[in-house]
Amino acid sequence: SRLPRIGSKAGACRLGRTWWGPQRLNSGGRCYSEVMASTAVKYLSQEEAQAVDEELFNEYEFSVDQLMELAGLSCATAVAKAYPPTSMSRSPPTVLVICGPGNNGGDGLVCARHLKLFGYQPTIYYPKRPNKPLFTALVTQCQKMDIPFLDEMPPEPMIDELYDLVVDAIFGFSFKGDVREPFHSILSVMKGLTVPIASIDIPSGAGTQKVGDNWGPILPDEPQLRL
Ligand SMILES: NC(=O)C1=CN([C@@H]2O[C@H](COP(=O)(O)OP(=O)(O)OC[C@H]3O[C@@H](n4cnc5c(N)ncnc54)[C@H](OP(=O)(O)O)[C@@H]3O)[C@@H](O)[C@H]2O)[C@@H](O)CC1
Repeated sequence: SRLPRIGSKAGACRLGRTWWGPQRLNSGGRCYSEVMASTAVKYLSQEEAQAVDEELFNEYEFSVDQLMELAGLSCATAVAKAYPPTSMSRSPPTVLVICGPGNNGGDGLVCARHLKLFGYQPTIYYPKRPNKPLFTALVTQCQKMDIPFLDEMPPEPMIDELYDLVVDAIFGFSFKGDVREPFHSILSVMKGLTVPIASIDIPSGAGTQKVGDNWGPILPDEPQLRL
């Protein structure tokens, strides 16, 4: 069930002159959703994505919680559009959400919560949890919604058998260097999966400086959905 690639950053529209601006997207000043409707999709580099973040924090005074909630909700919405529950073999469809140690992992926790509300059955694997109130609260919220947390990464055949979809929320734009454990082993397992993988922001392990043409070192060559 290979779908066409979808590249998006939380489905947002242009907020100001420099946010998703015409020079970056060559969009002629159109809203991002209009750009998405055309074939010309441009990916942001690591530096561009970080600059957008800075601008949202400093100029627009968003908080991390706000942005993370929007990011996670947008990702769940995109998953529901690309893989509607009615199109999946199981009911409810099962989703394994694999979360990393940073904000990308936080997006994954929020995404899992909304996927459950959208009629999916998410399960979370969250091996390295930051001891910060933001993340402990997100874990609590998932637990209160009866979303199970796995103690260990299931082997590849088990994931293919038990889950309809995997959400990759391991690394975002702060990934750098060689992948360290436990994530190296996790990404190695993911590389062999046949179920679709929806990556939040970028496929984890991909070189962020070469976004768009360097997706393949860890994950399958053609991740089906990028958010
Ligand atoms: N900014 C915001 O507030 C918002 C951002 N948003 C989202 O957050 C994402 C950016 O988040 P982020 O900056 O926390 O970084 P992220 O990519 O999740 O990972 C950092 C962690 O990875 C680790 N790590 C790095 N390299 C590694 C390696 N080679 N091997 C192993 N570990 C490695 C690193 O560990 P450390 O180097 O610190 O030991 C650190 O723990 C962004 O892409 C978007 O999805 C939304 O939530 C909206 C609000």
